Amino acid sequence: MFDPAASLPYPDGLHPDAAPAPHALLAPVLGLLGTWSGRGSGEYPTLAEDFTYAQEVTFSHDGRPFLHYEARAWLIDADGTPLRPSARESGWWRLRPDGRIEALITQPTGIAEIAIGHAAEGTVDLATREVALAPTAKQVDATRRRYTLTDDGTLAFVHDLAAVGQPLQHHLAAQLHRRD
Ligand code: HEM
Repeated sequence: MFDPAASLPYPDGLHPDAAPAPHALLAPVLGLLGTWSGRGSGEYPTLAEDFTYAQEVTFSHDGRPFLHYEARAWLIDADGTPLRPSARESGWWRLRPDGRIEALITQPTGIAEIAIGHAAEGTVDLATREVALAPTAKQVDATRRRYTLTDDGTLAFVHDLAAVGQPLQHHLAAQLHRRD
């Protein structure tokens, strides 16, 4: 008898050339598949200090027209020594025809985002359409994210944030490199 707990019949794919075959609608985001890691820096006018962080990001798929997205970050000091865990988030990027994306992203800080955007020519732009907040979450009104794949295999990420009474402005920038 088939025991779903003993064997995973449909493991996620992390590479465009490996099984399962990516759905045709994933074509504009195939370059993102896999695990990325690197460093970034961040700031916000409400924070006393800028910060530096390391991050790991994974995009995978199971043959259907959406990506599973998972990201975790930890603060580091000037030498790269880990200081403490920082932001984590995971979600689903639903690919629609013409490279349109509907992303659902949740964070343990009580924030859930629905972002919409577009993927084309190695760039993904996402902007929040709705933000839902748990009762004790910080006020977040909007985010804007841009992922850019460069020819040398770097994934650049920038993140703007409108939160805690501040207008939309820069919060994060990171450079990630393919790990696998
Ligand atoms: C790599 C990802 C991220 C990192 C490393 C990061 C890092 C930080 C740090 C270090 C702080 C200062 C508070 C603290 O020490 O924890 C902070 C504050 C904050 N971040 Fe981020 N963040 C990330 C992603 C995000 C995202 C995706 C959002 C929202 C969707 C967000 C929203 C906020 C808010 C609302 C604050 C509080 C500002 C305040 O209360 O003054 N962050 N972040």
